[in-house]
Amino acid sequence: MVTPMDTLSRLEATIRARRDADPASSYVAKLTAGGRRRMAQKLGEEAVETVIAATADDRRGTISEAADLLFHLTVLLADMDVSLADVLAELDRRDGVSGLTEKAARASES
Ligand SMILES: N=c1c2ncn([C@@H]3O[C@H](COP(=O)(O)OP(=O)(O)OP(=O)(O)O)[C@@H](O)[C@H]3O)c2ncn1[C@@H]1O[C@H](COP(=O)(O)O)[C@@H](O)[C@H]1O
Repeated sequence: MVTPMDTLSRLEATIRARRDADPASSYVAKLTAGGRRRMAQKLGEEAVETVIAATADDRRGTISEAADLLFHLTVLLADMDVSLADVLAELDRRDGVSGLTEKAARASES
């Protein structure tokens, strides 16, 4: 059975391998050549497109835009040499801590 993490790990490896390819034949290489600001801009665009699809209750569109969003996030993370494992470790660290509890702790610190 293919798990979501298998898919993301394979995508991460593909993206890292394609960064130095010819921008004429690789979209990842084209994004990389465009620089981090361009990558971040694309990520923002895909986030907005995901929001638009979700608020229109467009399930098929939301799946498609969320796939673009995850792809562009993985491209940006690779550029920063941040691995998916780094992000997952942060999520594991938060496991079991309610967002409301964490927010209340931040408020009492300030
Ligand atoms: N998963 C993806 C993937 N998802 C989305 N996209 C591209 O992301 C872009 C989405 O942005 P837009 O909708 O704004 O499209 P656009 O107008 O063409 O984009 P821009 O010209 O503005 O950059 C499209 O060009 C999609 O084709 C992807 N491009 C590549 N991959 C993966 O990356 C691998 C390597 O790709 P190459 O580097 O092209 O070989 C592929 O085998 C796939 O596994």
